[in-house]
Amino acid sequence: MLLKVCGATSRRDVAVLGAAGADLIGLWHGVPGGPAELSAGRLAALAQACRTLEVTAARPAPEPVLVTFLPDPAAVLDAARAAGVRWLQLHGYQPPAVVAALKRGWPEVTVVKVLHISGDACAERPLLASYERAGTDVFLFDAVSEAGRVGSTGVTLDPGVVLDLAEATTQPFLLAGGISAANRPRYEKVTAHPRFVGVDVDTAARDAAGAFCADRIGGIRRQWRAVPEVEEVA
Ligand SMILES: O=C(O)c1ccccc1NCC(=O)[C@H](O)[C@H](O)COP(=O)(O)O
Repeated sequence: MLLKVCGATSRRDVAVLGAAGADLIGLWHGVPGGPAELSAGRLAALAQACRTLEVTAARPAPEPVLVTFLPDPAAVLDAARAAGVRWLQLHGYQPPAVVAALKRGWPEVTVVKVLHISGDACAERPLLASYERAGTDVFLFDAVSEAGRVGSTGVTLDPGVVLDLAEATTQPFLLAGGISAANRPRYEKVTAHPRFVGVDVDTAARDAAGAFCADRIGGIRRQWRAVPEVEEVA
């Protein structure tokens, strides 16, 4: 199970997230007005900080993920290549053609396409097969707030809606939307899905002041990585 934590803006953030057990660290570039937006130079510096972080022998250094709203595949690839980032998370409403152009331009990248879910409706539902044909490697199911806000909403998804969407796709998926240590039991069936690969967190990874909190992240990691108890059959 992968743990992705989103929105690092400093070397300290990267160090806290790495030590707390994040496998993937989200770095924003091309999120206009976003509080965690990074210039191309900062993106490259923090991506390097992820890769060179000293973690335990049992765990590889966290993988940086470029999280972006950019609609221009050439701009995404330029930023990713310059920073040496091989995971690209398309968090906006970029169409399947953008995924296809990214895979054509750099076939080795892992493209994560966010699917925006509001209530029981997924905005990209009519395009799922197109996104898969275009080369999407992983879907990320995330909540849109009632006001239409996208990203870090802290709003949770209905597990039934998640499972229904999982069945409408064939690729691995990450779950986001208000994920915390406490709500893991609610998603028992989701975690048992054969294509569930992990969770993506922002709000619950932070303390009251908005700083990343190692204890909270460690708690999320422990709860979501735990293997559920299996009832013994007599
Ligand atoms: O974090 C944001 O505000 C954000 C803004 C624009 C694009 C993406 C953004 N976040 C991306 C993430 O991957 C978050 O981790 C994900 O939305 C889950 O957030 P939360 O519900 O707060 O755990």
